[in-house]
Amino acid sequence: MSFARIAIIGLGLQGGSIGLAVREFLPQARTTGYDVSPDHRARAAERRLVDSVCDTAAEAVREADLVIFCVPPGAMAMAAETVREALPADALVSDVGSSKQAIAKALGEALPDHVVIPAHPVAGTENSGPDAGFAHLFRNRWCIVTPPARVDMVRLSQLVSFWEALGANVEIMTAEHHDLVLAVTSHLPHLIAYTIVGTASDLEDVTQGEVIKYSAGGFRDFTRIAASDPTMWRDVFLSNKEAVLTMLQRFSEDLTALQRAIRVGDGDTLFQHFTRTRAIRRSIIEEGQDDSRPDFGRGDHDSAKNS
Ligand SMILES: NC(=O)C1=CN([C@@H]2O[C@H](COP(=O)(O)OP(=O)(O)OC[C@H]3O[C@@H](n4cnc5c(N)ncnc54)[C@H](O)[C@@H]3O)[C@@H](O)[C@H]2O)C=CC1
Ligand SMILES: O=C(O)C(=O)Cc1ccc(O)cc1
Repeated sequence: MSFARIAIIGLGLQGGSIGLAVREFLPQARTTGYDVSPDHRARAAERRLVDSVCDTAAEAVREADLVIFCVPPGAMAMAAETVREALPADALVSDVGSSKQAIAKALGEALPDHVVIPAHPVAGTENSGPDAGFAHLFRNRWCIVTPPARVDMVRLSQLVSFWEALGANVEIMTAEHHDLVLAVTSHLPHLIAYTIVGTASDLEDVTQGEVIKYSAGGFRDFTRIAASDPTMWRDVFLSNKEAVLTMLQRFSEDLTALQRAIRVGDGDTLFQHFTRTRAIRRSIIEEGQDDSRPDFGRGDHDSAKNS
């Protein structure tokens, strides 16, 4: 049985995209939404991100059978507490946070009497706020669902069907495994982008503006990632601290090995490394996961702007 009344808490990129996607792909479901920012609530109403934008979180969840928290990782606990009294006992609780163990704990503690099944759509852009959302964000993207050990299988399959209806390919894993994998595939790349753009900017004195002027190709891609929301990414690193530090340690060892190869003129090591990484890129494209393909979400909407 699919969800009939879906409450979305946080009407930014993720919450807005879910609202628009539900209207397009699950038209029989009714959506309510709430955002702590009055400006975001007003804009969400103008864009009709959900059927009804409510003045309080409690009002938004009062009749919900699914509530999805779409707020920054560090705001999950507080957002969940604001709905505790009003949330129907049989409503399923989920979220879209980029880290999973800390958020699962926060939601479980705030809503101890509810079934909580966390999820993470691995789909996004550098944009945020109520203008950033679009209905096709999740199309052909992964959504990782991280159920607790003893999960109600009916509830789990309901949530899986929900994400599949929005166009996502669903994968199920533990929250612990999710956090390790995403630390290296998403969190570390963002940290590297934030670092290199900062370093290049600090070097502007030396290069007299040339870093920005000649920022073609690779560096431009880093600036896109480094434009991602500061609040969200601060929270991601703080909420997935252990896994990120583990992966960062490994990354610096590998970086040091390449640094040494350059210093000693070990061309074979460099060549072998670059050959291996080129093969990885090519296998991703063969599997159809290339973001530059024409049907990738970023290219087929007209309203992704920063808030
Ligand atoms: N940006 C991305 O590409 C992706 C983000 N995520 C996750 O999705 C979640 C939301 O991220 P975005 O939608 O990108 O952020 P966003 O900044 O676009 O939207 C978050 C919204 O939550 C609101 N908010 C903050 N605290 C609140 C509270 N206590 N109650 C109600 N509303 C509150 C903000 O006013 C804002 O409108 C985060 O946990 C993030 O880790 C997951 C996948 C991709
Ligand atoms: O914009 C990009 O390249 C992203 O990587 C988007 C993104 C950001 C955070 C996530 O948890 C998942 C996806």
